[in-house]
Amino acid sequence: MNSSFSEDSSEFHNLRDLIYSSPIMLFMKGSPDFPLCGFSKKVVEILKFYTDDFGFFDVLKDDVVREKIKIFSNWPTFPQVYARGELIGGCDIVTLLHEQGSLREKLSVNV
Ligand SMILES: N[C@@H](CCC(=O)N[C@@H](CS)C(=O)NCC(=O)O)C(=O)O
Repeated sequence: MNSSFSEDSSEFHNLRDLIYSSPIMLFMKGSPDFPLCGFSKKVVEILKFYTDDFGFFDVLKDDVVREKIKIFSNWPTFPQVYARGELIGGCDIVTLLHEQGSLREKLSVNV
């Protein structure tokens, strides 16, 4: 695999487009209906507490996205939760924010 990655590359823009493809975007293993990792499963459960309206991308189905988004966001694991293009974090951070009561604001969910 060609691992070169620059901000000028079309891959960068494709990745950005993907991250922005939904106001809340979850990069996970499996799907919300069938998570294939306990960390992804937990984050789906937490997100669903606030809304069912989020996009997802299954990184197990695309090794290029799986590796490049780690570099792009400087975040080495999945799940990764984004709100309006901004990385919120993975399972630990999302769980903590949920428990602290500040996740709703981070997600900008008005429900
Ligand atoms: N502490 C992490 C746990 C997530 C984690 O360790 N994920 C691993 C195993 S599912 C991972 O994504 N590894 C990189 C990979 O599989 O590409 C979090 O808070 O999200």
